[in-house]
Amino acid sequence: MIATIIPDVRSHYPVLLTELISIITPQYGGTFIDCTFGQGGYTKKILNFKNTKVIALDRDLETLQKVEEIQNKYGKRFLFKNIKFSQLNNLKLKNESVKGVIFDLGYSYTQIKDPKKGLSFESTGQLNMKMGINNFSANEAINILDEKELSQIFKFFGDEKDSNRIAHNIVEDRETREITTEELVRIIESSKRKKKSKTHSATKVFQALRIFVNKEISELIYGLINAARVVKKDGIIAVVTFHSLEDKIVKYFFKSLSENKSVSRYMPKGEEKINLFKTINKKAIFPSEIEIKNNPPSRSAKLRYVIKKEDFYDFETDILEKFDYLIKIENFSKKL
Ligand SMILES: C[S@@+](CC[C@H](N)C(=O)[O-])C[C@H]1O[C@@H](n2cnc3c(N)ncnc32)[C@H](O)[C@@H]1O
Repeated sequence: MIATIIPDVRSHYPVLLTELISIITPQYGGTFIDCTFGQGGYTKKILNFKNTKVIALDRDLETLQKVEEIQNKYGKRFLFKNIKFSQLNNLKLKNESVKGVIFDLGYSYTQIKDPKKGLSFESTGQLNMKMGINNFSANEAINILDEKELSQIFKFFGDEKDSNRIAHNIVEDRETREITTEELVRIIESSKRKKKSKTHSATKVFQALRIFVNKEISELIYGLINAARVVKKDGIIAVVTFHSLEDKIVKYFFKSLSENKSVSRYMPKGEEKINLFKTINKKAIFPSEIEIKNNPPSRSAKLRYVIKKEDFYDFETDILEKFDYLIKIENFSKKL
């Protein structure tokens, strides 16, 4: 998930930028929605082409410095909204012909390095992990949820093999002390059966907690549904993912609404079954060897895209039912 980090230059590195631009073709102009503005890497590249406009979204208000910079340079061709991309359909887009909706999921270099956010297992102090516009923090999740709930979060959102042991030890430890970031890392390290691994032993649990705190599953699902609603016929939806859970959701959504797929359930109301999307690349697009060499964490990035081939905005999808087991886990937060 940290694929947008380039450690040696200490700045944000937009992943798969060349590939994304060649797919959305801003050289022919048009309006684009950048659902994950971040440090503005994608937005700036699009705005460098004449006759383009970008509506950018980000849940994190700390992106405002970059927003201002871009606003000063591009004026009315750039509009920013501090909203979550699941709310995409609330943008007033009546007069816009949206040519592309893009997502670069996860967090930016700036966010992971921000000690206040506590997204990294190298952080210290109280647990947080809020990316912006949140109802609760990782501190509440870790200190309030029960053992079974914590275990399911680690298992399903982090693919953590030792989820039960870690959850058990957290619940035991929190009776006598507050679980801070350092304490959580210590508990994970002492709970792991396999001590040696290429990645840090806390990676999976931290990923799981971040997904839970930021409700990243429902964000992605509603983001995709609403992207398909706002993009015009012949427009493109492109998504860069960084872990298998995100990719699974994107892949299913695109595939289930594309041509020649038995799982397709797209149906304009009251009419015969018809497919909403056309897929050009059946397989995901990966960063080049050069990009991975320049920015090693980008190796986990995958880009998928579809072209909307119909002028329909009211369609049916079973994606919510398909991933209901994950939404149920997200809903543990109702008691926080
Ligand atoms: C990987 S960064 C994007 C980097 C950007 N493409 C660039 O080139 O600078 C992801 C950004 O998406 C934002 N984000 C993540 N989930 C979001 C959501 N559900 N709604 C809005 N913004 C979100 C994060 O706050 C972060 O700034």
